[in-house]
Amino acid sequence: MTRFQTISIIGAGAWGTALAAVAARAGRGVTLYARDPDHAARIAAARENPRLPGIPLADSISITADLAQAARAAAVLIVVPAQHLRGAVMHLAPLLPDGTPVVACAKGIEHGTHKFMTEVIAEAAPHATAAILSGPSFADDVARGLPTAVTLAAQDEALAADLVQALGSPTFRPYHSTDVRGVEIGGAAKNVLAIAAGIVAGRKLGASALAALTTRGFAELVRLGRAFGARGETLTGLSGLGDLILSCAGPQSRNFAAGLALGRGEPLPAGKLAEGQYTAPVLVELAASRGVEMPVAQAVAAILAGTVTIDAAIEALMLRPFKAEE
Ligand SMILES: NC(=O)C1=CN([C@@H]2O[C@H](COP(=O)(O)OP(=O)(O)OC[C@H]3O[C@@H](n4cnc5c(N)ncnc54)[C@H](OP(=O)(O)O)[C@@H]3O)[C@@H](O)[C@H]2O)C=CC1
Ligand SMILES: O=C(CO)COP(=O)(O)O
Repeated sequence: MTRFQTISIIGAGAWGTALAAVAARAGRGVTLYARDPDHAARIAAARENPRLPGIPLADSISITADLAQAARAAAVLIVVPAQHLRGAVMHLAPLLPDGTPVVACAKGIEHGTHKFMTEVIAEAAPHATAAILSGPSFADDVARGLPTAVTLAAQDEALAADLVQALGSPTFRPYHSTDVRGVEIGGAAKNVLAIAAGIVAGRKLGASALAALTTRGFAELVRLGRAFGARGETLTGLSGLGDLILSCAGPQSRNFAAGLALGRGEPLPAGKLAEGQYTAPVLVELAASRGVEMPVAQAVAAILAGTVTIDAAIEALMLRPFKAEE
């Protein structure tokens, strides 16, 4: 039994649609909010979202373009891209009853402010209770009911545990945590590192290079996490190492696919959200502000900015001063 019998999802994209399926499978009453009424009408008519084709929507999922209706749910999953989060929460805030859990499901860091997702929620809706959901979870896999595990973190452990009860099912296994920052750092950093992995694959540098890149990228993720007080079990857990393994493994990750195109000298895949492109410069600034070295993330940011070629970046990484492994 859960105290969150109704769940709304703000953001009818690929991940929002997948999480609507998750909540429906868990037995919840589900409202999926699309900001564009035409988009909402198309989904309602077809009982399928073109953003996640081939996934029929469960009957228990109602589609709406009425934000007030979505705001009445017992808990809200906000599933918009990281750089859109503040705007989305600002629209939601006046409609939201005090104390409503608002679970950020985006992976990123806000440009300009360097704020993490739950910080953005806390600023845009101070009367809400912020939480974060993150982990190795491709929307298509999750929506198809393939076994998936993620981490759901909130400062209040009982809240995190109750939200896990509300969403868990035989195919979706959330673990609860109170390490909010650690979960947020894993999700944000893995997207940038996945671009690097894609570049290595696009340059056909081989499986050994990909393993080295993923491992040294994980070392950077850990350094940054520790600088923000993240717990070891979080960084080596689903939202850290787990999501890094998934996103550095192949082009089902849009961030990996972006890196693959970069490595091949091709245009970036059109219409595909690669959060790492937006996170890279912010991650580098954030790391620098804490005196944390993230050479792989720096290389990705420089390549994306066009200030260094891929070959020069790879050589520079290989010829950094030799040091003890950490
Ligand atoms: N796709 C995946 O496999 C996974 C994605 N994620 C994360 O989830 C987040 C979203 O990704 P994803 O769903 O794939 O992206 P999509 O581009 O598929 O969907 C984003 C959705 O957000 C909506 N949106 C944007 N701004 C607002 C707003 N202000 N109010 C309401 N809705 C808004 C868009 O609406 P519109 O259509 O009108 O533009 C769109 O439907 C990202 O941070 C991603 O890292 C996490 C795990 C898995
Ligand atoms: O976050 C995700 C998997 O956990 C989705 O990865 P991409 O955003 O790289 O597609």
